[in-house]
Parts: sequence; structure tokens; C-alpha cells
Amino acid sequence: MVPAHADDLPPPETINWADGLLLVYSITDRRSIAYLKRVGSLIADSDIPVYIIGNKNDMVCKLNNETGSVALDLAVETDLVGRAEEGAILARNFDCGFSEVAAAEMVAPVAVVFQELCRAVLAARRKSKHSLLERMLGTRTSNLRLYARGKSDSALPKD
Ligand SMILES: Nc1nc2c(ncn2[C@@H]2O[C@H](COP(=O)(O)OP(=O)(O)OP(=O)(O)O)[C@@H](O)[C@H]2O)c(=O)[nH]1
Repeated sequence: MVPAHADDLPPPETINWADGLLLVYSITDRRSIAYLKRVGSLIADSDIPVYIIGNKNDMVCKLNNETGSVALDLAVETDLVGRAEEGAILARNFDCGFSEVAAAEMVAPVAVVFQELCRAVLAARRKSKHSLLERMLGTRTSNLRLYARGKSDSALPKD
């Protein structure tokens, strides 16, 4: 959702608090993707998992289906499709997932996106726990050899 004042970006504490971010724009509203680009620039340097959704995908299909029967403003259609492509480019820039959905028509693809984002959040947590452990143990681990008990251990003499 674009706030009433499009200059109002989310405060850093909101972004720092979040485990993951689902950024949603409407492919029928140019302001929404412009806003999302600006929000994206706030999180460019963070490791927070992000997923981008372009909503109201049904509007593109509707316009395509109506071609011929309705005097279609081609400029409008091209612009809509262009926005969907912009979302994909944005997702590539942020190295995050991207889907186009029609939330009002089909909820299942939206649920899939939530699952994907949750997986990314869990993976990021595991990674940060791992790196915390490495930071805590620091160089002490660099001189240690990891020891895993192998099959051959049982064949060693007991004494
Ligand atoms: N065609 C279409 N309309 C949708 C879709 N999802 C939401 N809408 C419509 O978009 C309007 C805004 O939906 P909301 O759920 O209020 O979303 P919001 O983020 O609060 O949107 P804004 O108030 O416009 O910022 C409503 O009229 C919805 O019916 C969709 O997938 N396709």
C-alpha cells in the first residue's frame, strides 16, 4: 500500500524489526512500484529476506481477453505489462523472489509466496546463528581440526 504521503518511507526500526519483508505493488498503479523501489533502496544493504509480489495480475489477462471486443487503449495495456516486467527486474536487482498474483481471485499462489518467504527467513536465521557461533569462537576454531567419529574408530585397539 502506498501511504497518503508517498515520501513517508518506513522508519528504520520497522525494517530492523522485521524477520522478512513482503513488498507488494499493484500492476495497475505506477506509484506503488515507484514507492516499492524507494523502500527497496532502504534495505539494499541488509540481509533481510525479501519477496516481491505484483498484485492484480488479472487486470492484464482481462485486457488481453477484451482485445477486439472493446476499443482497447493499447498504451494502457503496454504500460500494465511493462509494470509487471519492472517487478521482475526489481526482484533481480534485490536478488529476491518475485511472483505475479491476483490476490482477489486466487489465494493459493499468495500462500505459496508466504511459504517461500518463511523458508528464506528460517534459512537466514540458521545462517546468522552459524556465523554468530563462528564469531564467538573466532580464531580459536581455525587451529582446531573437526573430529567426527568414523566407522574405522571402532576397529582401533581399545587401549
Ligand atoms: N482486480 C483486482 N483487484 C484487486 C486485487 N486485489 C485487491 N484488489 C482490489 O483493490 C482494492 C484495494 O484492495 P485492498 O485490499 O484495500 O488493498 P490495499 O493495499 O489496502 O489497497 P489501497 O487501499 O488501494 O492502497 C480493492 O477494491 C480490492 O478489491 C486483485 O488481485 N485483482
